[in-house]
Amino acid sequence: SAMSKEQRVLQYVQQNASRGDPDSVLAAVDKFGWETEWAMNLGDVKGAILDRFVKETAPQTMLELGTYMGYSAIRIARLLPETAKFMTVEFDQENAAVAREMIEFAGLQNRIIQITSDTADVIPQLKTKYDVETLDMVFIDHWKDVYVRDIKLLETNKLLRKGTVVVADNIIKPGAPEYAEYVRTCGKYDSTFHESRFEYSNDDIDGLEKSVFRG
Ligand SMILES: O=c1[nH]cnc2c(O)cc(-c3ccc(F)cc3)c(Cl)c12
Ligand SMILES: [Mg+2]
Repeated sequence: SAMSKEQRVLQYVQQNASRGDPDSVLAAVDKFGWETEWAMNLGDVKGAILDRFVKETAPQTMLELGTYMGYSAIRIARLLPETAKFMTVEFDQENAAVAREMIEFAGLQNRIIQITSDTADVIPQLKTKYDVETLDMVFIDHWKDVYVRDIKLLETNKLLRKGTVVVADNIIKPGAPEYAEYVRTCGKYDSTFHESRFEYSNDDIDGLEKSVFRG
């Protein structure tokens, strides 16, 4: 059967990037996104902002909600030490399969724990099944309608500590208004909005919300 868009991106990466070179993988995905087919990767513009947050935070324990094709997982993992524990969760089996191959091509499979499941099932298991005490950093980029459900799950499962940095994509497009309202007004976070551009777009606005748990 014909290839999916995600498989076409993976093929382009395999034919145009260098195996074991994460930056060349990111560059290939972004070139494809700008020049050939739009896809909902974090992208180069918002990606540079996330890079800065990851470098500033230097997390030893990191969780991503929403792997998609693995672009932001590669983006994050390339900045982490070998000793870091980084888990990424994807619900869609086909996307998870593409991500696994993309991450392997980038040579980062030893630095990323890929979980194919519903985040609502995984979050309550992180302490027991994945040996997590608390998270230093979280990147939320799965589905806007479950952002609030999942950050509340992180709270009730005692996975956040004073200073945990929670970053969320798509605050403007498609928009996560309930999430923005929650983190900015619940009193548990110091939250800042970082305006940027929607992925592979010169015109559309989007941005990342960075919320530091007060503990
Ligand atoms: O579902 C998403 N998960 C994680 N990131 C996403 C993203 O970065 C963008 C979009 C999106 C927005 C507007 C549009 F017209 C088409 C797609 C989605 Cl829908 C997601
Ligand atoms: Mg996104």
